[in-house]
Amino acid sequence: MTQTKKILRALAGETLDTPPIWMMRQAGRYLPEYRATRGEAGDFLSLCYNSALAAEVTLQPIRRYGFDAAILFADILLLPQALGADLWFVTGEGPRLSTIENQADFDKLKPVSEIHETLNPVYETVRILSRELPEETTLIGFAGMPWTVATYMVAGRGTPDQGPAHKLKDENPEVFDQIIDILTEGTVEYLSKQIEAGAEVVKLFDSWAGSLKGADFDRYAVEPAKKIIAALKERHPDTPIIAFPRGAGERYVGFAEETGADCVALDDGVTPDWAAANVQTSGCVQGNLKSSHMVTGGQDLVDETRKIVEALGKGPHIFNLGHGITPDADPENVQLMIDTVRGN
Ligand SMILES: Cc1c2[nH]c(c1CCC(=O)O)Cc1[nH]c(c(CCC(=O)O)c1C)Cc1[nH]c(c(CCC(=O)O)c1C)Cc1[nH]c(c(C)c1CCC(=O)O)C2
Repeated sequence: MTQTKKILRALAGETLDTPPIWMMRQAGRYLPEYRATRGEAGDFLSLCYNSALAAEVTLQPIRRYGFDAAILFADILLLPQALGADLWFVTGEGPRLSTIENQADFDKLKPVSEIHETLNPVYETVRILSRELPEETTLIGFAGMPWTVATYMVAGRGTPDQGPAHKLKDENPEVFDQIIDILTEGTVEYLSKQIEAGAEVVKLFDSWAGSLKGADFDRYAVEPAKKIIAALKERHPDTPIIAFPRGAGERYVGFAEETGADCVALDDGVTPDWAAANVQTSGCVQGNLKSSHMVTGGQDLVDETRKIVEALGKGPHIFNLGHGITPDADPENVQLMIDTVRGN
């Protein structure tokens, strides 16, 4: 089938005159309309599980900016919660979860077959969005990758070096591998349901892949990605998959072939020229403007945006940031980035 949506064309390997664009965390606290809806929902998790309001915040950046893709509003930590972990968010600090330190803690988790009971409102959000999005806008579903999600489940919070997860993996690999396995299986089921509800693309966030070195990168970043992608491709062969092994560095080279991903998302730790020569040779890439330009704006933003469009414009490319937009970003700078990409 010939695609008309720009994101799907880029993901199919087409080089477009101007790259399609969307932004990680595009529905977020930098937008006053997001803050208002979040206030209405009560707190962040209530917003994630309120399908009507989650759909509303997903649509807000589409209305304001006309991005080429909408990303489902949810969080990578909803899957551990659906598996029975306690989850809450401390304002100004971030997520907190019950911890997994040993076999007894792991054994308290629920089986994967029970996750949908908790996650049904997320699938409903996807159904609302697939009805309400403009026809040119692509709907992206997502999940966290097992290693990244495990780092939160083991430590019970975000950590600067993912130390507790490294320790459990090195000292008690039997328990750690069971966490990776249940998350691998759960992610396949979770994303399959999102696709069945109307997600047209799915993205796999491995935000802490960069702390895995050598054989650990193969075992805990590449292997789970390979398994998840193979299982999804078997059930949904036409759904493109974007993988984001953030911080992969040299390991971005060949990552798409190794895992079967249709596109790799680049963080801002690699230059666009290097990525064009070494990563885009395998297909579509997404990225990779530094998020801080959304705070600082000005000529630097314009220059860096043009540099990326030029370097990656000779192959399939989806313009995006290298990581999520931050709450202190200025919505005007987002418009300046879009105008620069689209040549307005
Ligand atoms: C590690 C991770 C998480 N969540 C996510 C990741 C992977 C991507 C990355 O590396 O940023 C992914 C995520 N989180 C959110 C989305 C929604 C879609 C989008 O707009 O990109 C997505 C794709 C909403 C969110 N997830 C969160 C917010 C902010 C919550 C709020 O409104 O107060 C949003 C909009 C909260 C969250 N959620 C998480 C943390 C560590 C935090 C706290 C940090 C922060 O406050 O920014 C876990």
